[in-house]
Amino acid sequence: MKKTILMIGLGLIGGSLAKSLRKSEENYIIGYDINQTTLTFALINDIIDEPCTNLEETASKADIIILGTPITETIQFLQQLEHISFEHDVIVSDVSSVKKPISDAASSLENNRIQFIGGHPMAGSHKKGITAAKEHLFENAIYVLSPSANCPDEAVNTLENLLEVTNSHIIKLKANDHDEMTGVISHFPHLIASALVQQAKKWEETHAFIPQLAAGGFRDVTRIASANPELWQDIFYHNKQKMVKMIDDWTDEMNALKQMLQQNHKSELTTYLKQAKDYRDGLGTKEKGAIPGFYDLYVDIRDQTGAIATVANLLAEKKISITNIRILEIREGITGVLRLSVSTKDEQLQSYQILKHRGYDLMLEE
Ligand SMILES: NC(=O)C1=CN([C@@H]2O[C@H](COP(=O)(O)OP(=O)(O)OC[C@H]3O[C@@H](n4cnc5c(N)ncnc54)[C@H](O)[C@@H]3O)[C@@H](O)[C@H]2O)C=CC1
Ligand SMILES: O=C(O)C(=O)Cc1ccc(O)cc1
Repeated sequence: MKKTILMIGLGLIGGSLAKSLRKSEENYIIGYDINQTTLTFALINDIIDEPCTNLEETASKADIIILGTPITETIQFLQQLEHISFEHDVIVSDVSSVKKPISDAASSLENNRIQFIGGHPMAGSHKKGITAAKEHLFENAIYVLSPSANCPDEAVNTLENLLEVTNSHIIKLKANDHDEMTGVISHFPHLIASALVQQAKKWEETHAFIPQLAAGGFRDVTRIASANPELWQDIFYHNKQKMVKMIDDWTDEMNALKQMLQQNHKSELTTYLKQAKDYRDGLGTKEKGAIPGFYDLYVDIRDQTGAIATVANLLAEKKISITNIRILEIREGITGVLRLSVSTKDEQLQSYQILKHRGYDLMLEE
């Protein structure tokens, strides 16, 4: 029998999840969004089976409800669900980047039809809205589930089975642990990236060439600062205690670095940098990461015209698809480097051999 899934919020994440879940014949997706244009887009593009016109009525009949809304709205929806007379038990999940406030809101619910399992698919993009939604967004990504204390195992199994079609890797974490870890590896780095960009902007007032000089390193480390500001404000707000603690830790870290510099502790600084490098390089065991696996190759190219197409075609002929491509530091007529990402170690080695055989100078990231 088909499962009726009510997807509330059909933006980048809700829309991507709806697209992915719709691949299974067993799912019937009813979509709801405050934005009528989004809802129409979802219907016209076959992202949902049906738009929801009466939220309470549809929710009361649904087998699974997934909240794909911003965190603040997700908490409000949970409170709203409390008052619905459900016809049978219903699994309720969400996709919010912060889990503790959601888990707190869910555990204060007294409607015993609700089986709450917090969710966080850890993949995204700098874009927002349904037009940026992708069916394969969660492929190979970590998908965190955080079941509430009284949630039956059977409900967790049902949700896990439902999510199989996303090809993500499910891990279970307690809400607070999730927020601490994502605080360290996702939320806080975002705050720092935005602060670095703000610093460059201030310096530009007195140093006009800053934008031209902002090359590879600065762009790599600040890429995430180009993401959706409303989303990130919401994330910081709901994880603010942990953010404040991390800002304090960071201030201590910066002060320690400042002292090393002021007191010319060169070897101490080298050790510090080496430890950071070793830890960063160790993160290279991609299977462990929350970010989908990628394996890089660096190819020297002499002339931009046609060079990228030639390299891409050579790999395409062997059915190797490039998941990411970036030109590092190329200027007209000057040697540059093409960074190609593929998604498996095998493809990386195969690409290396194909291009080496064609005489390209290249290096592969271990
Ligand atoms: N953007 C990202 O990279 C990731 C975001 N998330 C989480 O996903 C959730 C949604 O984020 P995005 O999809 O990026 O945002 P989005 O802005 O692309 O989508 C949000 C959707 O919710 C709808 N919405 C807002 N208020 C509503 C309401 N009261 N009733 C019904 N619909 C409403 C909007 O119209 C929009 O379609 C957030 O909780 C976020 O923390 C999780 C993983 C990655
Ligand atoms: O682009 C990146 O590196 C991201 O950090 C994407 C992302 C954004 C928000 C999340 O809750 C999970 C993943």
